[in-house]
Amino acid sequence: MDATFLAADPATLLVVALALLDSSDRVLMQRRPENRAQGGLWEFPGGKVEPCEGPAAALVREIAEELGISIHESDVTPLTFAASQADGTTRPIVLLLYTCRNWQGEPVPEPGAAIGWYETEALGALAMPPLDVPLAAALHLFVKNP
Ligand SMILES: Nc1nc2c([nH]c(=O)n2[C@H]2C[C@H](O)[C@@H](COP(=O)(O)OP(=O)(O)OP(=O)(O)O)O2)c(=O)[nH]1
Repeated sequence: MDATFLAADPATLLVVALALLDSSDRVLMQRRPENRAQGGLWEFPGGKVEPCEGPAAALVREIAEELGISIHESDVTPLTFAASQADGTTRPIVLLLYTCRNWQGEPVPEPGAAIGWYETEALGALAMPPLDVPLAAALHLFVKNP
């Protein structure tokens, strides 16, 4: 793999993701479009934090872009994080997971994506990116032992 981009920007990639929980403690999961990296895998909606942007602000922006709903920074709570190992070829990722129970609007997936509400005990059966496996386990513990 061409890793010259790492020399230009060696920083860790910061990604924020949201566990949107309904009143039954089901969580909204999103399936990535097939034509993107990690296509077809189920993930927490979210995305990359942009330069000079705070994580909670990035989450509000990404959730509006991806699901067409509004959330407020004051309603998101950090839950846990996961980090990939540096391998010298791809930029390491730190993935911050937040929870939120309040939103305005009806979630609609982006073209090519899909969404679904899942009991947290069912998350283990979904095909997910590797970093999401420990996040899903932590979320399940959280909703069962708040
Ligand atoms: N949103 C999200 N990204 C995740 C999760 N797990 C995981 O490994 N990732 C990775 C996939 C991508 O490498 C990166 C997020 O990239 P993205 O493509 O979703 O971000 P973005 O919306 O800002 O994308 P872009 O089109 O602006 O490039 O984090 C997850 O649960 N949610």
